[in-house]
Amino acid sequence: MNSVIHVSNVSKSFSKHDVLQDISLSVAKNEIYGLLGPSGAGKTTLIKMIAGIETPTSGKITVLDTTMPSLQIMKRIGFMAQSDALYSELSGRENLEFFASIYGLKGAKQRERIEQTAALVNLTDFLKKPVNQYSGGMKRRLSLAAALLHEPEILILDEPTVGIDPVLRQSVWNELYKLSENGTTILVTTHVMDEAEKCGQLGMIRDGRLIASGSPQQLKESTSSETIEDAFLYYGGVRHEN
Ligand SMILES: Nc1ncnc2c1ncn2[C@@H]1O[C@H](COP(=O)(O)OP(=O)(O)OP(=O)(O)O)[C@@H](O)[C@H]1O
Repeated sequence: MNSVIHVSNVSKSFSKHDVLQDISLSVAKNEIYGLLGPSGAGKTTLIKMIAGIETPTSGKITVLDTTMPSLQIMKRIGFMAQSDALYSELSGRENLEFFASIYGLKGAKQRERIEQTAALVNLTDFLKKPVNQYSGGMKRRLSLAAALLHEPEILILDEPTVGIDPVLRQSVWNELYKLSENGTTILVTTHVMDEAEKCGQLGMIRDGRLIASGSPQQLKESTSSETIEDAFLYYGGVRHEN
């Protein structure tokens, strides 16, 4: 398989707390891979290690055939954290300018990418506003735009559509599909079942373990489940409150 992300036998502990145990998974090029699991399951910790922000306690992670963490590879990844890392006193545009310059985008190219990514997340008309006047959903959308600025080969998104209304959520997903068709590999975490259904491949995580993986269709068929939620419960998940 032409895998872009390869996680092999990865475990992670904080002090004596085992957060992830023996996780192995692969994400192929162009794939949209979803990590589904309840709050606290370990999704964020796993994607932070894949993005090179955390290091595994044991096991190995390679991204684009390079062992992580690697600064070279981190430049080729767009990472959107769960809590928005934005400057609230700056405007939306100023935030995007800041991130664009970190990614080395300058001049006309910078302006073009800011226009494109802002349009994508429906924020064009709000770019002059300071971020402290944005709603939660607008901040999420601005963070997503920031992660897309440098057209990364790999996008890692931690619950990207939390606080985004259903119409815009669909448009964000349409955009993710377009990106993946054009060669971007996407890893996304979610605790929302209908969102998990939109992924090409899914890894189900509970209590720090990968309890199942496969396409949503495979996971449903192999458990004779009507829904992803039923499949998750079959594999040992807990019912979600939200
Ligand atoms: N830096 C840290 N130090 C100690 N414990 C941590 C640290 N980061 C995460 N944890 C613990 O690891 C566990 C998994 O957290 P993680 O954020 O990865 O879960 P999650 O599935 O992403 O949940 P959520 O969707 O709520 O973010 C939690 O019990 C959390 O308290």
